[in-house]
Amino acid sequence: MVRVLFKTLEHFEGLQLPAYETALAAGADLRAALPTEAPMSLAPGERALVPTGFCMALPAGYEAQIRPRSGLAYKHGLTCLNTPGTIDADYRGEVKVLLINHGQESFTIMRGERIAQMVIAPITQPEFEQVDDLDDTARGAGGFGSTGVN
Ligand SMILES: O=c1ccn([C@H]2C[C@H](O)[C@@H](COP(=O)(O)OP(=O)(O)OP(=O)(O)O)O2)c(=O)[nH]1
Repeated sequence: MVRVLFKTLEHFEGLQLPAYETALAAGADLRAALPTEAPMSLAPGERALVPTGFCMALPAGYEAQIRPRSGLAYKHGLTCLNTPGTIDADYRGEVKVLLINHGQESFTIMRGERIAQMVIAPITQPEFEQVDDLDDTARGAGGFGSTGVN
């Protein structure tokens, strides 16, 4: 069992830790730890770092990916600018969500609103080695639509 540790901050008070909404969900929803009296309004094209109110410790060999919620993206054009955001296993600062409003109207984020989702995934840190030649393959240098676009 992979264990992720959370340390909550003062402004997290009363909010829910990241949670999986269904039994097999890949992402645990993250909530905005904004002051109740100061919701955050994002104008079209505007971006902001939204606090989650917690810090975390992932086990070595894991990362957390911060991804948009498709419902917010579809209905309001609200997405993560740096998707997927990367949380390193050695990061101990507050986890923040970089949101951008790609919609045509302002969007207001309220305290406790589910703004993004977090996927915990294994990573590898391979050994990098420089060589003079790489092996031949059928694809070779073909890319960017070399097999056709339909
Ligand atoms: O959406 C994000 C992305 C990153 N981070 C935090 C955790 C991560 O471990 C740290 C650094 O992120 P990243 O490596 O993407 O940032 P960088 O621009 O390369 O900066 P740094 O020089 O701090 O690594 O910032 C977040 O809280 N939310």
